[in-house]
Amino acid sequence: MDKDPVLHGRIIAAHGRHYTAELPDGSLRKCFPRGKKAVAVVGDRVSIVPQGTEEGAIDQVLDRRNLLYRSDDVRTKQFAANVDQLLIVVAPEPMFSDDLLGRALVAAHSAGIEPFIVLNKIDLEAKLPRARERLALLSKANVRIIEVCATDPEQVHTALGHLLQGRSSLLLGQSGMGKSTLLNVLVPQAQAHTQEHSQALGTGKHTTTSTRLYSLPEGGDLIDSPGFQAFGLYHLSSTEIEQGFPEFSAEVEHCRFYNCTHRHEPGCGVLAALARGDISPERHELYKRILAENEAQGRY
Ligand SMILES: Nc1nc2c(ncn2[C@@H]2O[C@H](COP(=O)(O)OP(=O)(O)OP(=O)(O)O)[C@@H](O)[C@H]2O)c(=O)[nH]1
Ligand SMILES: [Zn+2]
Repeated sequence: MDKDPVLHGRIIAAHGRHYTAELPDGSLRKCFPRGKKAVAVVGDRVSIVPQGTEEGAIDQVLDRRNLLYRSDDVRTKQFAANVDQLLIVVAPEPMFSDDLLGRALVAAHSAGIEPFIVLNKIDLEAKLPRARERLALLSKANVRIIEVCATDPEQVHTALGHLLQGRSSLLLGQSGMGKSTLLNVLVPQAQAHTQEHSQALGTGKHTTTSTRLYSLPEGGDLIDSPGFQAFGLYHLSSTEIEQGFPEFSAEVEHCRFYNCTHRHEPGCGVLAALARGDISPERHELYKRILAENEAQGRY
């Protein structure tokens, strides 16, 4: 008997123990990992050994261009692979966390993925100036900030359409920032999907619980992921943490010691920039916090 040919596909949803893969003809297949090496994430290209007409075993995860994840002391959470850019959604109400935003930026920089900040709910005029002020601290980190109002679809398309077209973008955000509202504007079929999902869960809520890739009508993909309350970076080395702060890079050149940790060393370029006001104290504090967490884990 002929062996089934191996299929190639892309993972578009991760459901814990199984995945949904999309094949080149647009058909979907329920897939299971075949051993440890075949553990996939959304955005992965995989080879699949078909099992019947609707299921398959993931035989191999093809080489990834990049992989974005966070981790705490007990586990890692992989967001997605092979993405072109990261869109971090923040809002003035509830006010976003500087700490979580900073960590997401570190994760993006260390994975080699360009981050953008999407400031949503700009119709909340009273709280907007404070949000803008806090984001201004990041201007030296060279992160572009795009302002949107997710409840105004036309504004959203004007502000984001060009950036999203033809690229694979990962949407990330704390709960309540309006990520689902934004997704539903950008991907018409997403609404039906989230409603179906919440009915199945019986929660009546539209909270995103799994990561999923949607094709954009204009070309490109948008990957939605669950909201988060914590963002550990235990997987990063001290060098990678430093690289997560792009505004440090020019200053590091002036450090007297090659292994300077930029916390207390004499002749430190980063501390000098901090004293001059060229690096914000909040950003330097975040850097020290992430480093201290990883040290407490006995990483270095
Ligand atoms: N005023 C205003 N409210 C908005 C805007 N976008 C979203 N909201 C509201 O903010 C609340 C949270 O929006 P969601 O889209 O559910 O937020 P989320 O980030 O997906 O949150 P999780 O599902 O918990 O991850 C809802 O009540 C939305 O109606 C906006 O542009 N302006
Ligand atoms: Zn230094």
